Amino acid sequence: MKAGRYIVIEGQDGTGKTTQADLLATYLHSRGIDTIHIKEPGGSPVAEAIRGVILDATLPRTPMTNTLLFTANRHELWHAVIRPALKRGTWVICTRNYWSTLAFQGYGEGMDLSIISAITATFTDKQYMSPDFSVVLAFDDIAARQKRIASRGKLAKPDTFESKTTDFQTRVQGGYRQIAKEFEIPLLDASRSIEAIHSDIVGRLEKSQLLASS
Ligand SMILES: Nc1ncnc2c1ncn2[C@@H]1O[C@H](COP(=O)(O)OP(=O)(O)O)[C@@H](O)[C@H]1O
Ligand SMILES: Cc1cn([C@H]2C[C@H](O)[C@@H](COP(=O)(O)OP(=O)(O)O)O2)c(=O)[nH]c1=O
Repeated sequence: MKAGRYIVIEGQDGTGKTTQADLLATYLHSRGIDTIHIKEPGGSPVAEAIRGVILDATLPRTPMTNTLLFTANRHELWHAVIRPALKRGTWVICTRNYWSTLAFQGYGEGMDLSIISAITATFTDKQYMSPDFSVVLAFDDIAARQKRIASRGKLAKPDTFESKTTDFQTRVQGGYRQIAKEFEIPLLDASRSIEAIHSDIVGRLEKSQLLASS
């Protein structure tokens, strides 16, 4: 049995990650590939419970606590859900990876990037840290992202990260650009139509030869 492939779609809130992951899952299904779509943070009962704590902006905490909560979530998700799926031949599309912690807790909240990488390496593994295929979705300007978020409607509760200042969002946005460069992840323009971005992702996936070897 051939192992599944681990695909990551990254980017700030509202860049269209969920939309693209769903479309890509449908595309892979149409090619006869068993695929699941998972969201970080979340994806298992305990990971969903941790997600509830993380997103509750009424609970103040340090950037290190955030890093540890995301890492606990990730450890659980990787060992209990993603790795077993890959082993049984299922492809996994995950919206977010530890690059989100580098962007939000590192560039956004000021945590040391090397500490984030070291903690992640300890509680996941090399395969988690280097997905088979990944893209970062990004807007050129912060206002475009805010408009997209507003189009989703009001959140029931203030969200820890979405409700942060424009300065914070600008740092995270710059962080994603740095991360894309450093890890050689394609940076895709999120302001295009849903269909254009989907075709771009499928085109890159086809070029990567992952589909040919499936
Ligand atoms: N390329 C696009 N153009 C216009 N609207 C989009 C596009 N991609 C997603 N949307 C819409 O923007 C909102 C946020 O998209 P979503 O996929 O949930 O983003 P994310 O998962 O990155 O937070 C949703 O209402 C979605 O329908
Ligand atoms: C995975 C991860 C997410 N986050 C943030 C990004 C989001 O604002 C929030 C996750 O919320 P969620 O609603 O799941 O994200 P999205 O809006 O992309 O659907 O947590 C971090 O700060 N660090 C991390 O490591």
